[in-house]
Amino acid sequence: MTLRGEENLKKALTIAGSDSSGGAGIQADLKAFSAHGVYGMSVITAVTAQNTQGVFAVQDMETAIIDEQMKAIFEDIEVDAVKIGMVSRSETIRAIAGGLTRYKARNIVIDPVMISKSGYHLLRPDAVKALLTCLLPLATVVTPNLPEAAEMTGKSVNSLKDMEKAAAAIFQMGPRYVLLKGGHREGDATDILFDGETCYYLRSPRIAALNTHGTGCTLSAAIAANLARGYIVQEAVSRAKEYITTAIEHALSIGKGVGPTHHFYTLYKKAGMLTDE
Ligand SMILES: Nc1ncnc2c1ncn2[C@@H]1O[C@H](COP(=O)(O)OP(=O)(O)O)[C@@H](O)[C@H]1O
Ligand SMILES: Cc1ncc(COP(=O)(O)OP(=O)(O)O)c(N)n1
Repeated sequence: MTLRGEENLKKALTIAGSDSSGGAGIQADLKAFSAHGVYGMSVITAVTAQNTQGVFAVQDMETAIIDEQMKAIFEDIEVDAVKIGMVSRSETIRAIAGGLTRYKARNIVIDPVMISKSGYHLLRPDAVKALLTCLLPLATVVTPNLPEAAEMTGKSVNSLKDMEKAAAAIFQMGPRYVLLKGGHREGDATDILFDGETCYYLRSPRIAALNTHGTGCTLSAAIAANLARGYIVQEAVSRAKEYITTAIEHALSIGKGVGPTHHFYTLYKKAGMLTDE
């Protein structure tokens, strides 16, 4: 990776929840930004108590402090891309949408986080409508997984054909691109990128990995980092897909449950920092 001078430093913002175990949420996003050489900033929407075994408690942030965090960043610093993750409830969604519009945010990647792998509702069921109507139209790219796509479209999504249809239905909700992730399918981990005309297939073999905590967060943050660096959407997504595949391949056995992905494998390898080299 070429190191850029400070004058060219790109800056990305994550608006998401905190994961105390560092595998998903804000913490994963900031690691992904750093691994891409992008300066990371955060607006925290909620604090979760979670680890590799599950989510145990959630404290939502008041909308006033969400507004203040956005104001503090956008009124001072140029933001090259924004990633949005856990938004939890309707009030939070409306505050974020208001801020993004007010500050004319660009390169917005929305990961419509709904239910954690461990089964916890990170988005209240009564907030789905606000997510679809207030946030989706602002998205450059929206990145649902299969259960999220099913919730958004009201139809089950299993086959690649289902994925194409769901991507087209979600596209109608206003984002410029839909990246439908196939991590929850059996067989290859194929994702579909739809731009309103063409479906691009992003294929990778399924890795027999136990440690996949934070895969969706990592992928969406990597897309935002690549957009901040100036890549067009197709290139940003395809580079992010390579990044998440490596991060899953070398995921970390931390904790007693589902461990996190490895953000820095390629960097550590290049620096000769891996002990098994
Ligand atoms: N076992 C796996 N092997 C390879 N890629 C995977 C695997 N699991 C998930 N992925 C990829 O990780 C990314 C995140 O997908 P997914 O797990 O579906 O998201 P989420 O974390 O939101 O549920 C996608 O690019 C998906 O294809
Ligand atoms: C704070 C927080 N945000 C998002 C998630 C969900 O992350 P995801 O990448 O979908 O990973 P899993 O929960 O599926 O492991 C989260 N857990 N916490």
